[in-house]
Amino acid sequence: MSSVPAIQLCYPSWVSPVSFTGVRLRSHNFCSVPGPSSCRRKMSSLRSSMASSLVTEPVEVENGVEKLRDLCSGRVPEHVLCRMEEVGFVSPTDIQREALPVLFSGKDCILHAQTGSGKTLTYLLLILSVVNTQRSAIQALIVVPTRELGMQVSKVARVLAAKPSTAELEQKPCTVMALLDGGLLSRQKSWIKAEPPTIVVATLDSLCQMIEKHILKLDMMKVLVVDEVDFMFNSSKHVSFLRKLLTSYSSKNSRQTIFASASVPQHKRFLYDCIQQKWTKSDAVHVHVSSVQPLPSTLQHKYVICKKSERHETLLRLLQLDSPDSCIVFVGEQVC
Ligand SMILES: Nc1ncnc2c1ncn2[C@@H]1O[C@H](COP(=O)(O)OP(=O)(O)OP(=O)(O)O)[C@@H](O)[C@H]1O
Repeated sequence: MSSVPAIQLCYPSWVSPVSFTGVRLRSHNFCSVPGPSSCRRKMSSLRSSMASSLVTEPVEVENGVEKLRDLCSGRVPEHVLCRMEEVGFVSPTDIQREALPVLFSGKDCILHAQTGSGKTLTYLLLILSVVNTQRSAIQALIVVPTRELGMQVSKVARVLAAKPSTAELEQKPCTVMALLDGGLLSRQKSWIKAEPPTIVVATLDSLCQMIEKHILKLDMMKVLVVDEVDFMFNSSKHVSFLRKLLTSYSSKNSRQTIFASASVPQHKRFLYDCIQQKWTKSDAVHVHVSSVQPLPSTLQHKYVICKKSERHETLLRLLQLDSPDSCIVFVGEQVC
């Protein structure tokens, strides 16, 4: 039995030719930051390597821009650019260089680049370029698969969006609400009722609760980001809520839609379906940056057979035994 990419489970099996913007293949020197989600990140890069056969045909794009500030100039408020540079984001990563002009042009986009390549900053810069903090409404929604990722994204968003010390007193700050699993959500409910935040970072379950109880309204939403989109399409429950989010709770015409992922199995079909299902506008583009760095010679592949119920535990045990970058592990009930 061969493995089936997660997204394939939810899509028809045909593929139709679609036009998309490819980008040049380049190497870069960003690594994933170790943290509580390192296991998820490891699986993400594992999927990425499994999807290597899906690399987009590169299209040369001539671009002389060197600084992130230059890419964002005239779009992102000056205080955000200053904060961005203060925290050390000066030169763009490859995905930022390729995707930001596309995003600033207003196009819907599939951001496809490896873990740690800077996708989060890419979509946050777009969001900070379009929100109007004088308006009390949710203007951007970032949907994440896990609490940990949600916490990381909210933290970066808050750092970048912080009100400058020189701001006028009456100038409203850009507020970022984390709506993540594991909390009681009562504080967030009161917050939304009092004054809706500008940006919401949410896991699907918490978001679902808030939308279905009519606490959270998305009628003023300008940007919708679905991060780690391949994980999101893993469960039928999530798929059904995502479909509603993309087509019933908001409309593709009134928002800019971004799907981000380190791995997009069958990306041409995914892009085609995004357009067909009206999740994105018809001129949505797939921006793919792929590292050309060869796999390290020390990298090992291991196959471990264990009971389905013990997969998680076995994987964690193996990851502890091996140094994080030296091993790709396939764990399953059978190896065919
Ligand atoms: N232009 C930049 N200059 C310096 N550091 C950057 C830049 N862009 C992102 N980073 C840093 O690189 C690291 C990885 O970035 P980020 O989390 O945005 O990657 P990602 O592609 O979203 O990863 P994932 O797929 O795991 O969500 C972070 O520590 C971030 O602060």
